[in-house]
Amino acid sequence: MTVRVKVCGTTSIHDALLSAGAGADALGFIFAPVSKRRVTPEVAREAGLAVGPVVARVGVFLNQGLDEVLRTAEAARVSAVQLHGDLSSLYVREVARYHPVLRVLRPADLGREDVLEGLSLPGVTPLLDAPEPGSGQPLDWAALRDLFPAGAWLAGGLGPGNVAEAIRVLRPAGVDAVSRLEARAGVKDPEQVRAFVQAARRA
Ligand SMILES: O=C(O)c1ccccc1N[C@@H]1O[C@H](COP(=O)(O)O)[C@@H](O)[C@H]1O
Repeated sequence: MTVRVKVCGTTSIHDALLSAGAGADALGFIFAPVSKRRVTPEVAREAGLAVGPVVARVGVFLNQGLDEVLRTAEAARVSAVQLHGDLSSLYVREVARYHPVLRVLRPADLGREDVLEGLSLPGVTPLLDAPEPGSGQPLDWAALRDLFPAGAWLAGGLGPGNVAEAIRVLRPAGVDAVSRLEARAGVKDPEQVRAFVQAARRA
């Protein structure tokens, strides 16, 4: 199966074109106020238009109100929404009525039946990430092998040097990264972005 590649933390049209040109399947736009990679819905919308019809655009949110998520996703014209934080299944279900959802799990969530049941909704895909999103901390893939949900995506400290090994161990449907692809917070390093996409494609 082809692994989908998402390059997150896009803050400019320039970097959107860079990631799309490198072959990324999806670009992430972070709307969480706490993020040093926060982008406005207007810039995200323009960047999404610039990359054309094929590349997915994912709006990333952390513990934000439902109205804010739906309004921002609409204003930015994203094609999917990524939800981090302590959120009820009712909340996730409501967002999934309007947008495909990447629902972020932490390693501690993986053994929990209640959490996993809340994910079995049409249009909701699990994404396993480190406890602190955007921190560049890789997970212990070998320890998670038996718990990793089929069809889930993987994030957490991925970069050109380790993404092939992560794919080999967990066989995720998609991989997602930000910290290790940057020259500085919110600005992509072109070489790292190209090397990340290539390494994931070759894995
Ligand atoms: O990166 C951030 O600032 C951020 C803030 C709030 C929610 C999510 C955030 N980033 C997400 O973190 C993962 C992976 O990050 P990293 O590669 O380990 O640095 C990715 O899903 C981003 O969307």
